[in-house]
Amino acid sequence: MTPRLMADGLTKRFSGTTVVDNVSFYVDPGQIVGLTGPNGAGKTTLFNLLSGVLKPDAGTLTVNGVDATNLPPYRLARLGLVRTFQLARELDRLSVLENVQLAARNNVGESLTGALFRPAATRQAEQAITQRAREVLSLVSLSAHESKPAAALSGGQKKLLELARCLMAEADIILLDEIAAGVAPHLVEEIAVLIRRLNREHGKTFVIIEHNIGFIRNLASRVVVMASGKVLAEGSFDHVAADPAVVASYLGQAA
Ligand SMILES: Nc1ncnc2c1ncn2[C@@H]1O[C@H](COP(=O)(O)OP(=O)(O)OP(=O)(O)O)[C@@H](O)[C@H]1O
Repeated sequence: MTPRLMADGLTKRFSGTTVVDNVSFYVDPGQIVGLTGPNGAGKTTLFNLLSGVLKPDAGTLTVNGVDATNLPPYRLARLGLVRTFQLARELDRLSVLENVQLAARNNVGESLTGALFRPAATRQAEQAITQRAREVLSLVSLSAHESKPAAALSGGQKKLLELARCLMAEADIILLDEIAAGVAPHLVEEIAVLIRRLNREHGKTFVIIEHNIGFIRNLASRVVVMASGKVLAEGSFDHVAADPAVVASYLGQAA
């Protein structure tokens, strides 16, 4: 089975300090992998490497069997990998529906040539995009909000909108950066149910950075724990939670 994602020896340095240090791990199709670790462990930097936001100083990245090292985010998206961002970046003044439409992989409306020379075909393609966007909004329970400006959504609903945009981009591997952070508890539960459903019924693979340990325990089939830029432990939640090195790294943070 070809892993959805494979990191081999990924390394990133900032001004001489190694922040991600020779990190290797894989994600199989259909897995939900939790990435956790104390503050400053290098999780966000690793996500930036996995999603093409940053280029590694060493190491390789393979997505769906294709060498994806040094590819920019839009090329990774074509290979099926997209990420959400810790801070919602959707275009606040656009409607919820428009935000999702814009995330379509082949947004023909953006192609001037298409719009000028093939207006009928373009209209048809745009209708298909709108229909798909409405299906995706229904999946994430935001249909009732489709005409609202994105700015009017609550923090938790914005996270659902980000997820909707990943689905619209036809991603099969979705990197979620602290999707439960700052979200009301009932919506955290709704997001967890949705992730599990997308995983089981739609075959989506997830990598989730999360400080909320309950969320990780609830969802992840495998957990990767980072500390000081390295992978400290990996395995089932119970396996890593019982690892003395993991316990010590969290205690070190609390001290
Ligand atoms: N652009 C940068 N330039 C210099 N240092 C950076 C940069 N980005 C991150 N760092 C440093 O790298 C280390 C790891 O940061 P990173 O944000 O990846 O950790 P994290 O595990 O995501 O932490 P948190 O859980 O607090 O979000 C930190 O010491 C941080 O200060």
